[in-house]
Amino acid sequence: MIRMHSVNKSFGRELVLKSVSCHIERYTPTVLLGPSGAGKSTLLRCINGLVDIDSGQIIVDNIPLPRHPKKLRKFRKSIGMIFQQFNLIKNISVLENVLCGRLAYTPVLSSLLTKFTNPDYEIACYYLAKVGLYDKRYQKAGQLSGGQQQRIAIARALVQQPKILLADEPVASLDPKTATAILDLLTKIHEEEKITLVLTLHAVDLAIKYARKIIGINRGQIIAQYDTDKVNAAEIYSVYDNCDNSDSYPECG
Ligand SMILES: Nc1ncnc2c1ncn2[C@@H]1O[C@H](COP(=O)(O)OP(=O)(O)OP(=O)(O)O)[C@@H](O)[C@H]1O
Repeated sequence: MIRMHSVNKSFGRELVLKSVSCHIERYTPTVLLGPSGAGKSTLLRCINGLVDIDSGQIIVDNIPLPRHPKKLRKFRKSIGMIFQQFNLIKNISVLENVLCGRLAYTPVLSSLLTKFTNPDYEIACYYLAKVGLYDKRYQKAGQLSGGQQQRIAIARALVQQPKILLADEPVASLDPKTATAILDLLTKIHEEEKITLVLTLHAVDLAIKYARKIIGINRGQIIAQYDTDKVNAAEIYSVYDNCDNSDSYPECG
């Protein structure tokens, strides 16, 4: 479980997250939804320490997010992350890209020399099969389609064997059919591997279909939280209203 208590984050003078408090349950796929610039990506990046918070607390499975770089590196092993633009190295093979996810487990010297063990290769091949790309493992990543590249990125996150998977707009650059296939895959992985799944999405219909909980964010504040089985799209669109404070939203957290 991820717990955030009164988290504040600013970039320069801009307060991007304002006293954010929420709980994200392990078996409840959760989508962060809100207008552009609301602070969704920043919130996601705070969870794995990619962005350092100014104040407040983030607790993952009862362990406060460490600040010390060495402890943070160890902690990050348990959190995989995927991005809209996949963040692959295009001119190396699919398999090598996936193996990069094992660097968290590789001693610093080996990781500098990029030496992977046989178990590293076995795990990488296992997850490549899981995302349907085993046959393409020796192809250059840049030669694959957008949907396939996102599958590589998912496999790269999975070889970390994370407890939590954070996905920042994982389908924003994909066509609707491919987007659905990727979200189906993430849901399957969440169920089979018992990985906590937290996504940012822009499409309300996809959020309702794939999440069990939606956290609405506007101007750096959580303004509503919905169980997707008890809400309709019209209600959720209120997340996109201009909202300066949480007073008008009884569900505000
Ligand atoms: N590294 C950074 N340095 C300075 N400002 C930043 C940085 N990252 C984010 N911001 C600012 O923080 C605010 C929130 O950005 P963020 O990317 O979290 O929003 P978002 O809700 O994910 O938006 P989108 O849906 O467009 O991706 C924006 O005003 C953005 O410019």
